[in-house]
Amino acid sequence: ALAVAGMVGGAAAAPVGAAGKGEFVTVKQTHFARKGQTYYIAGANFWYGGYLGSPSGVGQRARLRKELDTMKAIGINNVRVLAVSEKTDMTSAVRPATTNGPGKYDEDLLAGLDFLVDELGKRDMTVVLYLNNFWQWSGGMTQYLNWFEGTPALDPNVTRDYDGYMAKTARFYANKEAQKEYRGTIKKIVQRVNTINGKPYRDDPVIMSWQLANEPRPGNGKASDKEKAIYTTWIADTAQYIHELDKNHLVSSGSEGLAGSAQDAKLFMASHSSKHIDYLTYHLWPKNWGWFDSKKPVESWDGAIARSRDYLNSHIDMAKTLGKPIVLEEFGLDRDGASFDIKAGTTIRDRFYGEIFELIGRRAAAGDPIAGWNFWAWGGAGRAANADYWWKQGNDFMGDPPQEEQGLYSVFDSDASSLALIKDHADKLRSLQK
Ligand SMILES: O=C1NC[C@H](CO)[C@@H](O)[C@@H]1O
Repeated sequence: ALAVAGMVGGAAAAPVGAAGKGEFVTVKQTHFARKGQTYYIAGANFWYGGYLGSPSGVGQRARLRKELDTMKAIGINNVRVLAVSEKTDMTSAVRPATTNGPGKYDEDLLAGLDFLVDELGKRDMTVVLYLNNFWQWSGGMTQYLNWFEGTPALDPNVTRDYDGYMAKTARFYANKEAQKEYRGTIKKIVQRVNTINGKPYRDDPVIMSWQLANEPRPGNGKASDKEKAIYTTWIADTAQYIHELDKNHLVSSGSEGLAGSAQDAKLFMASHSSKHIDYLTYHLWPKNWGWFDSKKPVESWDGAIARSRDYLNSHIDMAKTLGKPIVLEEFGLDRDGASFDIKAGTTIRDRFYGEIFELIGRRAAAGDPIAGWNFWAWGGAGRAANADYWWKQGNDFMGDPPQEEQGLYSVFDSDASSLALIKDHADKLRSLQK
């Protein structure tokens, strides 16, 4: 109707508020395309971007504008952001939360997302929004089970039982009531109208893609065939559901790759072959996965970088086989001496970032199905508030969510060598766009 109403002298005007189709990020064979060019992501993880955009409480809109300006200035063109959190009793989760119980939403935090999306649009940046979390730091899937199974949401930082946490959290996928509520939340966000600029999210090309969750896993490392089958079906069905709600945007899973697929390449390929999954994602965590010992950097570096290169190359090769673009949407390493102190050096982390950027840049230049990277994570002007580096409600937000020490993996605005490295490689990726 809008299109017809826009007819002026026979020339159809685009409906008010709707972007030209070419502005959306799309997939052309094995690359992203945007505005008639190949589009590479030189991105940052910025999980708390919506929180900073809130009009009250935790909102810090002036800081948000400054963070986006700083990122833009070093060539960052995309941010990966948590779209929704769930209120939970788990200690190491962010507070406040977007949903305070099934169907109960904090409109101020949702308005924060609106503000972020609008500010990104002013800077020609794009955003990946993830709609759930396999981990506890935003409530996530295990909080849904607390609501609908009635089981306690047990914080693995407290129980130290990560295997038990992962096996239990994966019950989310087959829990019908949890899936109904999750789809209700997806619908609410995907069909939201931005309260700042009046644009329906579905019509806003600032959003690059909807992501099922942060790091969804089929269970723990011993996931059964049944759990793997449930996981594979959940990815395809949920991705299809999102596409039914929104014809314009891409959909991805948020998977870590093999590390998030019980090290089962067949599972990673099968769970991402669905036509409803538009591009692949993988994450690289040498310290978390025990490849790198930051207290023994010299002894562990060679093994860690060799395994990292292998992880990168094998996932790019799997993307070739699947014929889909792939984004390394998380990678990180801690500061020198395994310190959380912002005054500690970043020599080793810079070397690691450089190795990642070089391999990805080289293979992207060779035409491999690479769509870019997002480092984990933007700390910017955030500063740790407590001597023990743990986050408490009211403290600054930074790249490290509440379940990790504040300063572990964050890249701060004072980390000049890291910012210079990021800028250099963002520029190199952009030079490939044609
Ligand atoms: O998604 C994630 N991947 C790794 C990050 C650093 O450990 C972690 O903070 C986050 O849960």
